[in-house]
Amino acid sequence: MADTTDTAGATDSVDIGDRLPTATGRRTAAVLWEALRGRRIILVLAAVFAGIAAALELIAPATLGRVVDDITNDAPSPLWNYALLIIVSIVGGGALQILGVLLAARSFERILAGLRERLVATALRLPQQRVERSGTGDLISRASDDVAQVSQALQQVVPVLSSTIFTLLLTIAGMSALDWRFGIILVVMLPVYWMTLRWYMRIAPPMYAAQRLAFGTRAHHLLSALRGVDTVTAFRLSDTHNRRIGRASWAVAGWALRARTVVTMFNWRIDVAFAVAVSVVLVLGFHLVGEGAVTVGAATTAVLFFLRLQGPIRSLMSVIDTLQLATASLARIVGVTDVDIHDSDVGRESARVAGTAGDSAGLDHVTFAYAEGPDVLHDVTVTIAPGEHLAVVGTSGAGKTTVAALLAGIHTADAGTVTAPDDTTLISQETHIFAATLRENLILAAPGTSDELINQAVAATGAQDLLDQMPQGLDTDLGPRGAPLTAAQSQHIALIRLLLADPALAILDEATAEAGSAHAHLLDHAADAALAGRTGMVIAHRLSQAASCDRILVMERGQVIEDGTHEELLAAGGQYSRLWAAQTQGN
Ligand SMILES: Nc1ncnc2c1ncn2[C@@H]1O[C@H](COP(=O)(O)OP(=O)(O)OP(=O)(O)O)[C@@H](O)[C@H]1O
Repeated sequence: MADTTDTAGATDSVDIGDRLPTATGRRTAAVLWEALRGRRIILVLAAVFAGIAAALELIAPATLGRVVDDITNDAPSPLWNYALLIIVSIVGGGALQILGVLLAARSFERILAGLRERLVATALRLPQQRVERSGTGDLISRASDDVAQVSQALQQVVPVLSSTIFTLLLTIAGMSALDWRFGIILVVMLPVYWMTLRWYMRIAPPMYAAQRLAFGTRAHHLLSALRGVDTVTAFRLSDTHNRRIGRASWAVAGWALRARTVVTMFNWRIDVAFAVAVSVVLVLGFHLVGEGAVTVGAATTAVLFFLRLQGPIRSLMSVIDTLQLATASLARIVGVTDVDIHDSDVGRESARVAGTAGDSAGLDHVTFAYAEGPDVLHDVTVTIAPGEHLAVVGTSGAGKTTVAALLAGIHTADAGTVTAPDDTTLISQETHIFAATLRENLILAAPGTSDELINQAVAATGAQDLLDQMPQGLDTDLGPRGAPLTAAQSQHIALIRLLLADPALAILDEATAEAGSAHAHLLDHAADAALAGRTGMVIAHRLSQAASCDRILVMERGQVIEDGTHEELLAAGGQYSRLWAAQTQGN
């Protein structure tokens, strides 16, 4: 179908600034063709059913023409036979059409489900800063609005397209059989429709692409306002956000209005062309009957044949309209599924190496900045030996969380090399509890784990009390509508999850920050159990936690300023020893 956004010449996608890319028309068509593999025969069958249905629908006007001839000739008319023929043709045509639609819908829904899965999989693997730069709303709009648009189009396209094409061809043949001059009218009319269609296809695609872009922008502004509603209220930013959402909504409305205008003009052109053509058929029919070239019944059939075209031509138009929207949507979906995860931050000179459990993990001369901000890590080198437990301490904003996120693959370094096993797991302070049972929440990363192993992990992390407090044990529903959890309990669940996931490298970013509460030693104990026997990095706020690790890094303003064991750093008399003195005196 039309090439909606092919402005990039030979490349496969168009990257508009920081937005996620949109695939070119050629690439979109190639992906769709590939996705049709294995389902093409079913779709051909759906088209054949639609074709037969179109042929059956021509029986009624042809029969009515014969009735007219019988009446004008005063001949006996087998009316019951005619009626039966018309009923059978209409019922049969309808049944075949439904069958075609069902066959096509089944195939297309599967194709679409596959595309949606690929979209979500790519989105989940994208570095976080890439998604943040392009706007979360844009991504959500692609996964919801665009998928819905394509779904709607796919279900209608094959049946309508094939039935219209067959109806057109069969009508041309039928009218020519009545008299070749009737056929000529149709053949002459086709270029008029084609030109109208060309006009529409030139104007509509960029308009629909812009409309979808406006949807994405509006979703982005809405989401960021809703997500940050506390901050928006606290800083009285509602007016600013309302204005921004208002502007985005007006942009959507503006594009919708333009789209309506173009569709109305398109309809008008089609209607005028049709009215002119019907008049020509009537005049020609009158003339041919006068000449004795055709019977009154044949002329009637010709007019009925022609009138029957209005429906299919309208359907074709509506399909093309939906198809234009869907092509723009599909190009946006393929734009995301085509994103090369490892190449998604073009211009960065960094590398990520997938180490194994036996290799050292870490950062080698890594520099990193968030979005357009200044560098927050400057030439940082961190090495974690296999099996070693490394603590990272430092003042707020020193870059500890950033180091953890780079190691975990959440962000991509701007320069330098990050080495980490593929199964690196990061636990941050914000543990997400899914709307599922406690069991499902615990075995998230290790599906199929037996209750016996879960109970062992619960015992090892000292979480028996937590389990005992759950009304239905492991079957207790959690999440927004389930049993409420304290922050410490959520942290505890995260640590059991980690133990069950059994990663080669575990990173705890303030995972026991809740330990200021009554659960202090419990969470410390759970963290020790979760890290036992594996390589670990702990971002520690309490130095007692750091002291129990094999080695400690001290960070300050994006750099590592001290590196050594607890004893070595105390003896060195630097920043760590001052922090230690301050904390131990405070206790
Ligand atoms: N998402 C972000 N976007 C922009 N800047 C950020 C982002 N996250 C952190 N920063 C900035 O990067 C710098 C390092 O932050 P980071 O969170 O890594 O420090 P930290 O040592 O973990 O601090 P804390 O102990 O307070 O968590 C800070 O200046 C912070 O403001």
